[in-house]
Amino acid sequence: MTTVLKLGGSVVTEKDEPETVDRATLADAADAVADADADELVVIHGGGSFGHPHAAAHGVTDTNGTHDAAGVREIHDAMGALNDAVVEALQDRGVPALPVRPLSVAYRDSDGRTAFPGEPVATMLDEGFVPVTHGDVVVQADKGATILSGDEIVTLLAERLGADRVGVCSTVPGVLDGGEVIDRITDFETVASALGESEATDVTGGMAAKIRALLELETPASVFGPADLRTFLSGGRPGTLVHRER
Ligand SMILES: Nc1ncnc2c1ncn2[C@@H]1O[C@H](COP(=O)(O)OP(=O)(O)OP(=O)(O)O)[C@@H](O)[C@H]1O
Ligand SMILES: C=C(C)CCOP(=O)(O)O
Repeated sequence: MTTVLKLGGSVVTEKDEPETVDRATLADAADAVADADADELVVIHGGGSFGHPHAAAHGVTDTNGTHDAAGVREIHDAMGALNDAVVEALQDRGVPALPVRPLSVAYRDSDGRTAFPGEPVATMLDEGFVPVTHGDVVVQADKGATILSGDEIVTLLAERLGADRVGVCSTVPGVLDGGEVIDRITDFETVASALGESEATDVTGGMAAKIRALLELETPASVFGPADLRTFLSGGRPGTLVHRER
């Protein structure tokens, strides 16, 4: 059983404080992962107050690129610091977590199609490790470097690994419509008017972009809040289930 889990950047960081880890929430999430003792687990985390402010300062988004190497390094280093905190929190609890840094392995063609090799991650899983990767800045043909969101990595790796379960843990208890959690989303158009951007600095499009990405997947994906992480990891389906009708 392979599980792909995204911990939102807004969950593991204080989104309004630059480069600040939300230690309490990260500790709770790491405890939940350690207690779940999942068979094969890939963890992906977002940018929160680490990646997004640096990307915004350099005018880099998932479509706007930069050739400024110092800027690319700044974004990547900030994400490295957050990745370190996540890997450390997991290792401290006995989870055999290892970092996977997208800038070194992923790239985009000039049409924005992303290649993210699955072999390093698959081999880590085979060897009993828990790969921990993250949204990052990656090179793109004709554009220099652009932002690859953790949400897109969720879909790429879930497909590549044939994931059985996909979960996206954000700050909200699910996708909301008028304050109520939507049970199930099967197409974008029906919920488009309810979907907005993130309240915090976010160069990759908030909830709308997340749902678009998850609807591409064969595997149903759950969107839920931190309080439901244990439920998801123990086989439940909290929050909103996103699955395109085929
Ligand atoms: N209909 C909606 N339902 C729920 N959240 C919504 C909705 N529309 C907009 N949002 C916003 O989307 C945010 C979640 O997207 P965001 O990209 O910030 O999450 P994340 O993945 O946790 O963070 P990061 O992108 O840093 O990894 C919510 O906190 C909320 O502000
Ligand atoms: C801003 C950067 C570098 C990462 C974006 O990843 P996301 O928070 O998953 O959208």
